[in-house]
Amino acid sequence: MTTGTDDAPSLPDATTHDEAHNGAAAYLQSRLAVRNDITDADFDVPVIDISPSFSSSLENRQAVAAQIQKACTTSGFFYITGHRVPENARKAILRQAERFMHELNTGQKEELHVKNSKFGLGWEPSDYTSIAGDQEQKEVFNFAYEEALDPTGGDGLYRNLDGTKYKGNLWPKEQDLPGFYDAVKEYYGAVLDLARHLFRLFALSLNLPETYFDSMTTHPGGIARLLYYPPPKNPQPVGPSSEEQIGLGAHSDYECFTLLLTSSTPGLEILKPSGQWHIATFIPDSFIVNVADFLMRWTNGLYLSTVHRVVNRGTEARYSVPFFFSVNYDTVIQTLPTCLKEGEKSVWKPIEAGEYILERLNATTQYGLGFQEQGVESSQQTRQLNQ
Ligand SMILES: O=C(O)CCC(=O)C(=O)O
Ligand SMILES: [Fe+2]
Repeated sequence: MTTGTDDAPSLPDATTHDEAHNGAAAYLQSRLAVRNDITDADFDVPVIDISPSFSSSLENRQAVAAQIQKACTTSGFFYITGHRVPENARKAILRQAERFMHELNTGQKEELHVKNSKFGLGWEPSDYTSIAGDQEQKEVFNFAYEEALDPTGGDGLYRNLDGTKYKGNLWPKEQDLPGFYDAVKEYYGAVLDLARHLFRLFALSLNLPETYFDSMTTHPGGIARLLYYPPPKNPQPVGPSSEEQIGLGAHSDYECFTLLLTSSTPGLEILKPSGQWHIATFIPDSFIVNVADFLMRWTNGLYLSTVHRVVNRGTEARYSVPFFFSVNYDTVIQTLPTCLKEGEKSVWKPIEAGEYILERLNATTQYGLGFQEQGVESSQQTRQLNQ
């Protein structure tokens, strides 16, 4: 690693919205600048059976943690099987994603429009956000943590990303989409349990006490998305092409780590050190897990928050449900002392979890204005056009 020297490359501070618009290449550079020792030969997205991690034997849990550590330091991505999230909950949430997109009419979706939320919650039509400036071919429903969804019931301290009092999610009306909320609740509870379990394995993988992160996740951030990527109008060959229809532009995730469930149509592409895209295959009954920015910052770049994107190259629609697991939003993320060798300095400044996520989310809106402000701007434009 080449971190911590005075002549280390000056990295763009990830809290500015400019970074998000710098394009995939510059953005990737800021990720790779701290790990220039990695090549495509090291890049591996392994399948890790985590069932031994539920064992009462510490040795078994450590063996899984060691596999996680290897994946986090070579690609930042891995699949997990043996995760205990019931098949019916996984099938049901993907089915609800499909129902949301196709059974709600435009008026019902408009009532849930993200422009009504300062935090990007609700329904997002395809062109409302863009991560890297592409015209993204996707439609989304975003929702966040709420105590009713947390199997622990939470601790009563959950707040919005900016620390203000939480008003809750924008849910479709029960009569518009019967059973939707119940399916979301069952799935969300199961992945939240799994995320807390995995966080202990991440702690072990960093030679920290297993419960190191527990107190940071008593009212954690956990934004989830139902994503729909329609089949492309034209065939999408692999390889650079100006015709490429980007589903979701190149980006890294912002939080601790992401748990991604997908339908069987592939689409996730992960940037390799050479700058080529690795197409992630669909593995039935697995989740894809990836390191996100907080774990990268805690580990001073040892764990890779790798750039990825989505391109639907198939003939079928793709549905996916990423769950972005964060710590409590008032947690300050700074380099773990155990990740700084003698004489090394932190690459990144300490940041507050909620504030960082909100800045990065706002950067995906037009001119980085933020969700409500963009909404105001759009309606003003509409009014002007109507005059
Ligand atoms: O839809 C996918 O497969 C990935 C989505 C993703 O990377 C994201 O929402 O951050
Ligand atoms: Fe992502």
